[in-house]
Amino acid sequence: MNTPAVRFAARTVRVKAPGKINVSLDVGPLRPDGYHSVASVYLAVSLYEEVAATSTETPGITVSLSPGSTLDLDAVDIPLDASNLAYRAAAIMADVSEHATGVHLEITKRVPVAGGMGGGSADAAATLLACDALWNSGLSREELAHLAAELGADVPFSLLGGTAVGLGVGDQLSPALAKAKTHWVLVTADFGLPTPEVFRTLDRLREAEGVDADEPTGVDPHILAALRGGDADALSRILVNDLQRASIELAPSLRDTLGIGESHGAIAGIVSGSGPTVALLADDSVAAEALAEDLQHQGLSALAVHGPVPGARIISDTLL
Ligand SMILES: C[C@](O)(CO)[C@H](O)COP(=O)(O)OP(=O)(O)OC[C@H]1O[C@@H](n2ccc(N)nc2=O)[C@H](O)[C@@H]1O
Ligand SMILES: Nc1ncnc2c1ncn2[C@@H]1O[C@H](COP(=O)(O)OP(=O)(O)OP(=O)(O)O)[C@@H](O)[C@H]1O
Repeated sequence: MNTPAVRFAARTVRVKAPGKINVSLDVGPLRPDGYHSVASVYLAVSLYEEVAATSTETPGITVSLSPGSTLDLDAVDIPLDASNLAYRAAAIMADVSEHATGVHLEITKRVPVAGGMGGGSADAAATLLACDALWNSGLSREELAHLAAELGADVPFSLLGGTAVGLGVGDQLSPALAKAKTHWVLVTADFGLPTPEVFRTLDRLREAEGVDADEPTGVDPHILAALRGGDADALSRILVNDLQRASIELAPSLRDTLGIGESHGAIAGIVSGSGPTVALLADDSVAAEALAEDLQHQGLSALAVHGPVPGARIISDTLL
């Protein structure tokens, strides 16, 4: 007697994960493994990537970019093969999941590519969570964070979200429990800066100056106090990013962007991570919206956001 074939039931798990800015970033010396030890305060902001992971009957991993992306997909260079960070995240989840199937990942890109905001890292974090749900892997948040750290220094933070202190290469995270909102305007560039080149440029600048960087030990407690109180004014005096001068060395126009931001009412400005996105701090949400509009009139690409926001979260889980 023939047993009836069991029909494959496809399922889609959709996850969103935030981009980040580094409110402070202290960079230590180059380590033998090619990384730098850092001490950073991460802030997850309200600009999200989305990954829809759909189980497929055919084994393997495929990746596409959603036409709903707000980035101009023709202007960016995102690999869709095994080097895509979302692909890599699905591959390591498949390795640890007993019930892994084939999977298609559709990524909605909103965070600027190679922009210093951890966009690819957000895709990886979202994919880890989506595949964990899709394949009932049952991993704990700690186990997911461990896999995240294998994918990149910024991936664990996109899973965690909120406000956190990052040590090690940025992957050893302590939540800072700073819930008050701060308001920012992101000025995005029409070019990217490769993160390794920005770190290398900082090393070169330091070497030329004969400066030996100190091993970072922690972050300025005043930054955490300002974030806890949502005190934009106090925060404006202590934003710091050691990579900023390296980003400006590679892209001198960033100095102008920071200047234009401040002359249009930002209370401070900083290059985000390795850049070239510039994060301008505003007094409140109204000031941030007004600043973004002003800068758009100046021909800049500007967007008002706030932080902290939660880390990667499932937004839907549908049987097709
Ligand atoms: C600049 C930051 O975004 C600040 O949060 C991160 O430090 C970078 O994090 P990421 O892009 O996730 O970095 P990864 O993909 O892990 O590393 C890319 C490359 O950046 C350099 N890198 C990254 C992180 C770090 N702490 N030191 C480094 O020197 C290394 O050359 C590394 O090979
Ligand atoms: N899912 C992805 N999205 C974007 N870029 C990706 C992705 N996977 C791999 N890449 C490659 O990684 C490079 C950097 O991507 P990403 O947008 O994450 O940079 P970033 O935001 O500057 O990272 P970070 O702030 O973590 O240093 C891109 O130029 C691209 O070639």
